[in-house]
Amino acid sequence: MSKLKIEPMKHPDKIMNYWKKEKYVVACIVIFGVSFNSMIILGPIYQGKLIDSIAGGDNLTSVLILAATYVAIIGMVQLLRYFKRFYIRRFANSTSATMRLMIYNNIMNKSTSELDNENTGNLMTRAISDVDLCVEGMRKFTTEVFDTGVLMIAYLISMLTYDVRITVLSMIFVPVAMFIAEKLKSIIYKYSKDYRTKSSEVADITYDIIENSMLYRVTGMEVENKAKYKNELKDLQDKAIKANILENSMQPVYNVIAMLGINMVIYLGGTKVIHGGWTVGVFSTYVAMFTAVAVKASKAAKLFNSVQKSQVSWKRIKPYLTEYKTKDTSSNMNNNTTLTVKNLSFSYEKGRENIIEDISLEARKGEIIGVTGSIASGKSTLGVSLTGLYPYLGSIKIDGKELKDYSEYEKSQMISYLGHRPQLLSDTIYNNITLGSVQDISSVLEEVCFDTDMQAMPHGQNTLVGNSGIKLSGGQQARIALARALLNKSKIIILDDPFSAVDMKTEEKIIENIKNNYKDSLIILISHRLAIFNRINNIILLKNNKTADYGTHQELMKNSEIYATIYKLQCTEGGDSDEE
Ligand SMILES: Nc1ncnc2c1ncn2[C@@H]1O[C@H](COP(=O)(O)OP(=O)(O)OP(=O)(O)O)[C@@H](O)[C@H]1O
Repeated sequence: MSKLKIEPMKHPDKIMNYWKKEKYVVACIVIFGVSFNSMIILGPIYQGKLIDSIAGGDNLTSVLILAATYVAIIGMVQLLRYFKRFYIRRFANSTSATMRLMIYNNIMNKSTSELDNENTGNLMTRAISDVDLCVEGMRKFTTEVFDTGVLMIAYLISMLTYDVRITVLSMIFVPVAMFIAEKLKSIIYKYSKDYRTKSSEVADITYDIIENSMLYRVTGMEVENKAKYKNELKDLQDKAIKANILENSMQPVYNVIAMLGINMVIYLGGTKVIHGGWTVGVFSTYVAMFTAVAVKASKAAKLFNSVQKSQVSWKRIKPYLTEYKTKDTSSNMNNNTTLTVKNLSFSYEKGRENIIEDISLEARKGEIIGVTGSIASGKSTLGVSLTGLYPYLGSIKIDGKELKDYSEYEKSQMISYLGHRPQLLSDTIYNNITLGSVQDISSVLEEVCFDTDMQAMPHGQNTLVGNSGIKLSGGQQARIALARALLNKSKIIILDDPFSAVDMKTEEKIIENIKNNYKDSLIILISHRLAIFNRINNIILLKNNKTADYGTHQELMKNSEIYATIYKLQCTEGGDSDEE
């Protein structure tokens, strides 16, 4: 048996392509679906023959032969059914995996600003439960094309060969059930849509509660939030009931309507038996066939409604089903890192006021450039803009080439970024630093002064850090995140406030280690704390009026009143001056 195909596909936004993609599996479904549903009519036919044979007093051998044929037919039909079901499941599993692959690829290739506007709950609901619902609809549809369509045709043809008049009269109620189902579809569509939207909202609230549970608890907001959450769940429950009630409660109604024709069958068929037109066996065959068709017809009516429901999910996931993108992993980089920033201006959203304006600087490998300034002056924003993840105005050139002209892959290879929140995974220390690559981390752990912490950990690098690093101290979390940013010795390493949770002595040691071991990298160090700024190459001081002072520590001490004041406040007056 070949393995399940999980590979990218062309035009994933066209639903027919999922059947085309699985053409061999679909061919098997057709073969087994048609043969199963054609052979199934032999069951009631042989059942009638058996009744007639017993009632007619045939000899034991003929009865036994008929009985054995009947059992063999039932066995064969079940075997065909098994294969039909197997291939339909296979189609569903493969479709579900392919859709998820395509959605995942779409999300991974979204730009940072697009991702900023996404909402986690909505994304997860679409990528998981909407895919499930949509594939379930496709599976049911594929199944019922055969189990309802082919089977009804096979039965109807047989019934017509028995008696045209009885068949036409008894079947008159079937289209009524179908008509009602058709009329209900727009209501079901609307309720399903409301339910799916609410489901996304509740998923988002759930993420928020999980992520911020501690915060809500310590601020006494837990009870209030619980009550709000309960209301949201109640609303979700109401919408779920509305979305499902019509679809499911209508099934018995469709059943009754479709079965109304049984009266015709009993009356007209019974009369035919009395007048010798039909044997009891034929009558029994006909009743069995009529019942099967009526039940199938009422299920077909329900099927319209569930396909309608899955169309809501299809429409929700369709925008995420875009062509598969592969990252260009070729890169052409040298070792002579230069960074030239000219008149850089930046805002997170197009058309909004710039957060930083007209920044210019030049730096090269082996240098450490400090970025400081007052609260909300744009220090982190400058760090983010240098990653090239967002559009910017002005120019950022690395080795003479504009940053926006590098591929995503090249940017990821050139630039390493540590944001001001450690962002640890619920995994081991090793995996948090390597993020999946296989590398020796002992030297980077020494560089961030984590080797002594490690000695107290019986599981060493395999120590689990807990959810978001909760089992580590703040300073330990900060140094693990710093080790991750340093590990690959990227050309440009941007560190946003890496030492806020680290004591000054450790900070000094780490800076010395970085100076000695990262001579091929250019470090951008964003910090509020200026204690070690006298040991680095150049400094940008961002001011709230969006202007910036730029120069060495000595130059800024001389020319920038604000810098000199902050430095003296933090270092000199605190008696910790070690100015060179
Ligand atoms: N993702 C974002 N989207 C929109 N605006 C943002 C975003 N991040 C920051 N800002 C805005 O940019 C301005 C500068 O913020 P930024 O975090 O760069 O300052 P900062 O100097 O690093 O501040 P702090 O010293 O408090 O860390 C703030 O007014 C903030 O509201």
